[in-house]
Amino acid sequence: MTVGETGRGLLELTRPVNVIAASALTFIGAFVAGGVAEEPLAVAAAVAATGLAVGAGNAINDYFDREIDRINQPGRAIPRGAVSPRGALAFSGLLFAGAVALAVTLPATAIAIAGVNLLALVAYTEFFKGLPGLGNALVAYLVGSTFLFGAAAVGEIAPAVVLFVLAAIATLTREIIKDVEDIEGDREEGLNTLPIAIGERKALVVAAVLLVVAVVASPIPFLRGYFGVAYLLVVAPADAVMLLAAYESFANPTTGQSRLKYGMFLAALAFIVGRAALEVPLLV
Ligand SMILES: CC(C)=CCC/C(C)=C/CC/C(C)=C/CC/C(C)=C/COC[C@H](O)COP(=O)(O)O
Ligand SMILES: CC(C)=CCC/C(C)=C/CC/C(C)=C/CC/C(C)=C/COP(=O)(O)OP(=O)(O)O
Ligand SMILES: [Mg+2]
Repeated sequence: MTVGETGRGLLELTRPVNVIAASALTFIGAFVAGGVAEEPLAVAAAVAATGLAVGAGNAINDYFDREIDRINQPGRAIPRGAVSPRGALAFSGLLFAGAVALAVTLPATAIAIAGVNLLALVAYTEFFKGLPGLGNALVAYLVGSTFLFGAAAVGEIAPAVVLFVLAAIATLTREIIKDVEDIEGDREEGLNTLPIAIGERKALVVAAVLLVVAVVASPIPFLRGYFGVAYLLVVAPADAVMLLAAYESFANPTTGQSRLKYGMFLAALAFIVGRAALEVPLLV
């Protein structure tokens, strides 16, 4: 392996798109809490800590999953030999250390969220992933908690709670669909994921019902006065994309989970637009 191939492998381990997305969610949490202008340094520390934690969490997941990924994801950095398992573990440790160093500069509630999340990221693959629904719920909590973390970094956490719930439910739906996608390798590894425990179709029905609940609940931030009307204009197409994706996953879970992620990105954009609309009423 050349240095370039190893460097590319290390970057891949972090899942850069998810790093950027989760950091953006933390920023949105701070923005919705109204603290970006008042506390720019705390916001920057929380955003960077999230990026490092997600990179570390993904890298340690690929380390623990190195055998299973020979079946499920043979092109990933460890199975294809670009990064050694020990290298991935050390890299993850370095990123975790960076996340901790930044998180300890924040208020106590944010430190508590970071502490729980860092433990959850380390424990996920070995202790939760193989338990039906529980591993999915843990990842759902982690993704939703980015909004709470961003808000806690600047003080007021209440407006972020409903965003936490919506993002967690949408993520739970997607994680269940991803388990349907991965059923072959997971079975060989002896995991007991939700589709293995109750069957693929039933798992997809559970995923779809959960998403419908989140979509029905999606106007709540507007109804509670956290967002302006512009939120509804952006969240409506996001809801439509997500519902269509859940439907598609019955025919093709890979397409379904990937489209669901685009719908979730659009919903996250709706949160920004919705809050900005409160500050600039001309935006609707
Ligand atoms: C109904 C409604 C309005 C829902 C809100 C949905 C929302 C705003 C969700 C936010 C979630 C989001 C945009 C997450 C993006 C990326 C992220 C951190 C994903 C976590 O991924 C874990 C996963 O297991 C890794 O999989 P993959 O993406 O396939 O690499
Ligand atoms: C705010 C702070 C401090 C942390 C945020 C932590 C967040 C948002 C984590 C997001 C979820 C995440 C990246 C979890 C890491 C582990 C994981 C589920 C990786 C997914 O790897 P795959 O190999 O695609 O899927 P499975 O291993 O679950 O099959
Ligand atoms: Mg994995």
